[in-house]
Amino acid sequence: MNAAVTDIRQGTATPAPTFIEFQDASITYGRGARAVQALAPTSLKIGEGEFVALVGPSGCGKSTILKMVGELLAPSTGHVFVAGREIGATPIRIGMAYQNPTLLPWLNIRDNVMLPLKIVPPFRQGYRAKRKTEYRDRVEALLDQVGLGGFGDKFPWQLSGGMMQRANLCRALIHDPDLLLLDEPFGALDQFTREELWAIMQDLWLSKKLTVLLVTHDLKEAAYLADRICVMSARPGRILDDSPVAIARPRTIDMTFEPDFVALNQRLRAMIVGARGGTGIVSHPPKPV
Ligand SMILES: Nc1ncnc2c1ncn2[C@@H]1O[C@H](COP(=O)(O)OP(=O)(O)OP(=O)(O)O)[C@@H](O)[C@H]1O
Repeated sequence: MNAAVTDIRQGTATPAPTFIEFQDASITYGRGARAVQALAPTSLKIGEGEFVALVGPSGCGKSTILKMVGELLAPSTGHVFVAGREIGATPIRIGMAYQNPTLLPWLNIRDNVMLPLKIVPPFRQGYRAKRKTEYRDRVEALLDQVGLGGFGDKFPWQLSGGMMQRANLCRALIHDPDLLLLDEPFGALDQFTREELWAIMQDLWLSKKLTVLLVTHDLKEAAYLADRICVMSARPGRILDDSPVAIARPRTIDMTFEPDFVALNQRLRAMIVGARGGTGIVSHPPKPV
């Protein structure tokens, strides 16, 4: 199971071993007359340490793919392998972050971020002994890395939306997951905060080199963050296009205004407009006089 994945962080062409593989995997929700095929048989390989974005029309099955990789859903047909094992076998460590940060309101930020260390093996075995020393230092270091140093004692309601989402990313990463699943994690933030979070996310990924699967509607976000972008068709979702993002890292907001980046966005947009069956032209009703 070796994918020829180019590591563009170093500008080298090192083949990365396959980390996620879909072999004709499909999902049908419900049964009989109520059956809905959400995902057509889909094959996809993602290399270890790659950052891949999934984009496509609403309802095409992007979140469904994340749920399959996260072992929340088994394929109706076909197979899904993560870290060389068919899902359902020995679990790997997974971090997840969704649009809603879901921080627990009665815990401060430090304890929210520490939560996976209390739950996930092997960390949970040492939790009582290490929570005030090693684990606390670990949380503080990660909070520092995302610009939340000194905020560990605050409660979620004392933080802005962008700060909560930073804390949410820390919680998703504190247990050194092998895989990070992101479902529109920055979707609810204003444009400027979102752009700050892209830079933080990129730094985290460059320092940790973990495999990331990102679902997003924001094509600029996909192109800023990902090594590869998979464009999906309308339901039942299929992968229409799977292309590398040949833009050097670290990426910056200024780079998003350069011709290569703009051309990539236009190409993705045209594909998604086509996948939705539209022309992309929005006709506005006349303004009332
Ligand atoms: N539990 C379920 N039961 C029945 N149908 C479902 C279920 N979950 C999702 N679906 C349907 O499967 C399709 C794919 O859903 P999914 O959430 O994966 O799409 P998506 O691409 O992530 O959508 P969006 O971009 O709007 O978040 C949709 O038509 C959805 O209504």
